[in-house]
Amino acid sequence: MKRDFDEISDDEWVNHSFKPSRVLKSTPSSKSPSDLPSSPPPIESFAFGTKTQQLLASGSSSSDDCVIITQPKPSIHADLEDDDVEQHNDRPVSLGNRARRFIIDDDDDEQPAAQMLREGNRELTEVYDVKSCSDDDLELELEEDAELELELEDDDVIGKALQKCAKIAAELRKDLYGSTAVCCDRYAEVDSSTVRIVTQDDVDAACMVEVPDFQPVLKPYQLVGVNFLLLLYRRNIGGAILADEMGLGKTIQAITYLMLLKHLNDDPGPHLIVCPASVLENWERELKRWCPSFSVLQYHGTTRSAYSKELSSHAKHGLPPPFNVILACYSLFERHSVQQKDDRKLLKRWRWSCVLMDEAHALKDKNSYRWKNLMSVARNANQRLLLTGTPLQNDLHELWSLLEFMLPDLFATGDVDLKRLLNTEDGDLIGRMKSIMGPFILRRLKSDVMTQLVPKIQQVKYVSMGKQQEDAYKEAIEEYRKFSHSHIAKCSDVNLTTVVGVLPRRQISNYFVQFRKIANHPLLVRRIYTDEDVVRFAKKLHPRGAFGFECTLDRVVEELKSYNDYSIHQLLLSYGVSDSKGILSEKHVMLSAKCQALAELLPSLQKDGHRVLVFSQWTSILDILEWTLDVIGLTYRRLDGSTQVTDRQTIVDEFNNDTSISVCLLSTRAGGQGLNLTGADTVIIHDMDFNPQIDRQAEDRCHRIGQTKPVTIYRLVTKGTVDENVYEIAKRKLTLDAAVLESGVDVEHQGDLSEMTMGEILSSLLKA
Ligand SMILES: Nc1ncnc2c1ncn2[C@@H]1O[C@H](COP(=O)(O)OP(=O)(O)OP(=O)(O)O)[C@@H](O)[C@H]1O
Repeated sequence: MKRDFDEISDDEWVNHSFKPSRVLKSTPSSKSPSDLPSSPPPIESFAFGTKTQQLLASGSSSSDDCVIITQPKPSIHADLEDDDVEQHNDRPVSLGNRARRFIIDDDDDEQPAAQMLREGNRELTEVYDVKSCSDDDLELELEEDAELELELEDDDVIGKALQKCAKIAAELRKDLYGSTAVCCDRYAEVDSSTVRIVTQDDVDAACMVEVPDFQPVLKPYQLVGVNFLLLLYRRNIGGAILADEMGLGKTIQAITYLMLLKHLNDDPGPHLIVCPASVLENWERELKRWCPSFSVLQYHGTTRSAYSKELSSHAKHGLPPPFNVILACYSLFERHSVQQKDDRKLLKRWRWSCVLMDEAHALKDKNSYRWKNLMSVARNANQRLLLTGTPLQNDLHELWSLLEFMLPDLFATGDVDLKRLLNTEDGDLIGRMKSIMGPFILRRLKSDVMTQLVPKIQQVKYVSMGKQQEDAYKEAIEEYRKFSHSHIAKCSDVNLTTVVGVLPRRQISNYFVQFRKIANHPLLVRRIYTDEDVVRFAKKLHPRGAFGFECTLDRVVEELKSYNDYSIHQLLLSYGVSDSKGILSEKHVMLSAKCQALAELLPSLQKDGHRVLVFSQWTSILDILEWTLDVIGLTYRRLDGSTQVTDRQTIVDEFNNDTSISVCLLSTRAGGQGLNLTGADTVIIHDMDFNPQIDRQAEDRCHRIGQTKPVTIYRLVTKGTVDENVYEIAKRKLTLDAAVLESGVDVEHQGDLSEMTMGEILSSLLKA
């Protein structure tokens, strides 16, 4: 039965003062705000602000915030091809028409989106003067022209998506402000709209929480998020991205939304929630807390096969699913084992109401098995809801993969080479992407909505290598320099200043990893143990079956030679091998500048009552860090990819609740996503990732709701090594993210942070 919705009272609005979200901003216009036509406030901001802010929004910022996709000027003599676009004057421009070389009128009064479309393609509209060309020139130009046509066809993919988005955005706006509300000055105009806003009372009624001492109260911006999702649901829009910054409560908003679907729309599911293994337990816990009436089934690990038969027979007999929500991991969609295929077959038997992907940046590659397999299950769902705090990880084509997953009909691009098409240096394109995403993506930043959130202080700690580490680094450079020079010398026709294109990509990557290893810890290469030592150790390890009893001695020697000093040390330790050279000592663990820095920093942090998360990308580094912590004498826990899924939440709870545990060691991949580790107030990124979003995710494990202390982030960078290059690259990528998803950053003025590829970095290192 449908229930009447209550609207939020004016008083309630007045009490909430938020800055509007920054995601829906269009590219900065050269026009002054007063020149801009009055337009409705942004879709998500219908629930924001006081009256003064509302008026301000309508007068100035709102048009910036809104998804405004308007008609081309009449001077754009373009034929529209897409049937989806209404055949009247305010139809959006089709990019494909540029191929017909119509000259575009430059008019300042155009709305930003149309202007963006035009400027982004201006270079494609030049008319060639065929008469003045020689035959050769002509041939060349015709070839270029053909290429141009091809490009335009590709580009049209984006143009078409933009057209369709324009239509949807217009409908959503109509929904929000009523059909007559062209100029919406006040949020009170929502009164005349067809939208009903869900309030905290609805949440109370829907949740029926049973846990004592717990009240499911949504923060006002979370209520806005839930209303945004409900709006898209009611408009039958098959997808949405909730992209709030990490730790703002996307999980809670999504759960409340599902609950409200049942309560208000009589839609009990079934829903499929897919998430990384680390947060499976957390989802189950939050669902139980916020939504006790839901029947939730965790479809993972050993319980999976037990449920599988029962569910299959249920589905075969056409019975309604015996659950509201199934929780599964991404890994279920990654492999091709018989069991996984059966699992996916089973999941395809139901018509899902909502397929929800947590940490949905996992779907950034539309060519991956994961994307395709999950799509085959999610395709027929009423809605695909993506939750991610970092929708843009590297490049725009990755973002497009998310959009295509969300709404495959709208954003399908077939075989078009998106990598080529979506060039991150193209400021106009970034503007267009913002317009495209507008209606479907909601992103709020902590700085916008949580004035009371504790500050996050960023510190880069440059550390200097000691003699042994520096020697190891120099030796490695010298060795690779010789190797690459001899390689380059064999190729007479190449530019001697670069290894790019001369050395195989894999080789370049290996070199780079090797330098990074030494910059992190010199024990990660073999330098202490000589070849003679290795042969001696092999003779002792071989009879003990260290590599299996079938393995020959030669094979053991060969294998050991590829080991680094630390791995050999561990092997000697675990097999109790005594030798004149023997195992390494505590002084060896302090050979790295970063470990030395930690040995100073961690005890002093502990003394001041701070608790620390230390992240590394490599488990071998985590091993060494464990050793370092033993040497320093600090209590710690560790969580990485090899930690049993069932143990992960226990480790998180132990760390959060037991203040005698000073440090939690985490791998950036397994521990960086979704976990709530607010027991810590300090994060140390031991080794940065090229992709800064991975590190950001790690930082936000403790900078989130529930954190009461200021959070400090330390990034360790070893001076004079490739660490510094990685840091520069990461900084540059963050500016792209800010340009697309947030406001206030102009990518065109970030040229000083030039991107260097691994090959270019190595080339500069290898120069004599
Ligand atoms: N309205 C609320 N009331 C109480 N606790 C809340 C509320 N919203 C969020 N929280 C708590 O804040 C923490 C962060 O929320 P959540 O994990 O949903 O954030 P998230 O945006 O999904 O983060 P991430 O992107 O890192 O996964 C959780 O411990 C959650 O229980």
